[in-house]
Amino acid sequence: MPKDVVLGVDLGTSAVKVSAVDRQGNIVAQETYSYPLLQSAPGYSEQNPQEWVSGTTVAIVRLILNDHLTAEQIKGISFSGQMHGLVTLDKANKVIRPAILWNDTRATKQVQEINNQLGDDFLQVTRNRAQAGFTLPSLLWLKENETENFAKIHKIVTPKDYLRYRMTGKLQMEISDAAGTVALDVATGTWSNLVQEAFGLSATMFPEIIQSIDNVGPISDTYAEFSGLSTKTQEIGGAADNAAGAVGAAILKPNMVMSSIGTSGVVLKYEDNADIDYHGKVTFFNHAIPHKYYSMGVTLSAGYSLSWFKKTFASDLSFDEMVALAQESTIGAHGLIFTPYIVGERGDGDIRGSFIGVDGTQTRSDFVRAVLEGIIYSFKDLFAIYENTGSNFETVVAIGGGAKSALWLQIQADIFNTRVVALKNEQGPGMGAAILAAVGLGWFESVQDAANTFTSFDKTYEPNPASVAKYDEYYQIYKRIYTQTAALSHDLLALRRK
Ligand SMILES: Nc1ncnc2c1ncn2[C@@H]1O[C@H](COP(=O)(O)OP(=O)(O)O)[C@@H](O)[C@H]1O
Ligand SMILES: O=C(CO)[C@@H](O)[C@H](O)COP(=O)(O)O
Repeated sequence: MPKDVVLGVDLGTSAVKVSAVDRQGNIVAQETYSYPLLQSAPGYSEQNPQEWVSGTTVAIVRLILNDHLTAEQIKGISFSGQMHGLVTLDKANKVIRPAILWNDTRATKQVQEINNQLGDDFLQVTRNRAQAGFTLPSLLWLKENETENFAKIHKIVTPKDYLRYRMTGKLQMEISDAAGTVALDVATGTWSNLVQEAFGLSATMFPEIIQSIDNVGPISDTYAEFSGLSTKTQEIGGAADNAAGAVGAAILKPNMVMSSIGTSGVVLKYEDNADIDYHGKVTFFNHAIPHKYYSMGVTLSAGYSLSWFKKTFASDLSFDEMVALAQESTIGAHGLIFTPYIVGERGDGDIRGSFIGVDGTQTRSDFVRAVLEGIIYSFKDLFAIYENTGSNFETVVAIGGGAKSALWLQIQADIFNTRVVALKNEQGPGMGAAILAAVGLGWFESVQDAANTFTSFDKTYEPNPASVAKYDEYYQIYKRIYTQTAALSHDLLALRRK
């Protein structure tokens, strides 16, 4: 008899990846489907929600037809979703316009308006500062700029919650994604009256909130017929991709921290309760574990900086070959420092990256090394925020494409001056989604139990004291670059925009 599996659906920005995972946490099959970004104007980033539904369905159909899973063996499905996307639905729950995504920066004026109108009250309730790309500012942009579309809105929902709605017919918003709208009272886990009243938003616009491990029931007859799945397959809430990534990396204790090098970079800390106040310096959201939280800082271009460098200056090499070049250089890249602000940062959309200390004796190896080091210095800035609030980390769990390189893992250990571990069989947030499905089905008592079975750690990288001291000297210089280059970056961008 075929073994039971759950499906972890990782609904990303460039693709959906669906992993079938058995009760022991083994991945038995995996399918992906890519879809485009719609970028009709500078700063705009949209997607058609139907693409998410079609792409996920194609991946599921492939699991059944190509990988020979039977519909009956798929016991449950859960989700990890790209965060913050605004999906607008009319009275018939039909999509009104393309979704405005997390990396869309059009709503800077609305961010300012939120700050002016609610100031610190907003921070106290939502536990975050508004940023362009978060759901609420995008919604307010729509209110101001597309009044007809705004008038049609009956409900709003985030990307993976829309996908789950299409599979079940039940419209709900799961709590870790609800927090990413910045319209939630994070400590109480309820929609914020303050936000609704301040911006004239009807309370009915905001769907019922569910927990990540809630079993919301079976898929609908219509979706079963359409996809070939069984109507017995249960759907479980799921989580925002960073919360799901943290679950998949077993970040379940306060002294553990996750460093993720994907397209963007994330430093994420588990929080036992909502007491701590970072004054908006890092984001603070509800976790996938009921009544727990996580905080995180984001570098917008982490892995993207390395892939940009590869595409521009080393397209003849594979990632492995290019990263191996960095070994020919040394700590500090012979006096070269890179800052990875190549698409701006959330705190300053117009800051840009730089290479400081370019010297005629340097080689391509030094440039690769500088890029690897600069990205981790930007993470060190995020660690510093935590250290300043008294956090002390025993272990950093490294995930994402960047964790494939042993050299880069050692650079992390030396720059953070903390032990770094990678995961065996790293699958990113999709494994977190599978864990949530397994818990929602009752295969495990808790997220912690499931994570202990599904996740195992690989090699450990210990900091080398001599390297730690050298890196610290370079980091002291790195820290000064942001402020000293900000005005130059702004003036250069202004020239480009002329
Ligand atoms: N062999 C490698 N060594 C080091 N870094 C790598 C390697 N392969 C890919 N990467 C980095 O990983 C990034 C992609 O990571 P991934 O977690 O797949 O991102 P995403 O899920 O955002 O697409 C790339 O941008 C690149 O910088
Ligand atoms: O906006 C955030 C976090 O605040 C991003 O982490 C997105 O959630 C990333 O989505 P993918 O790059 O994983 O598609």
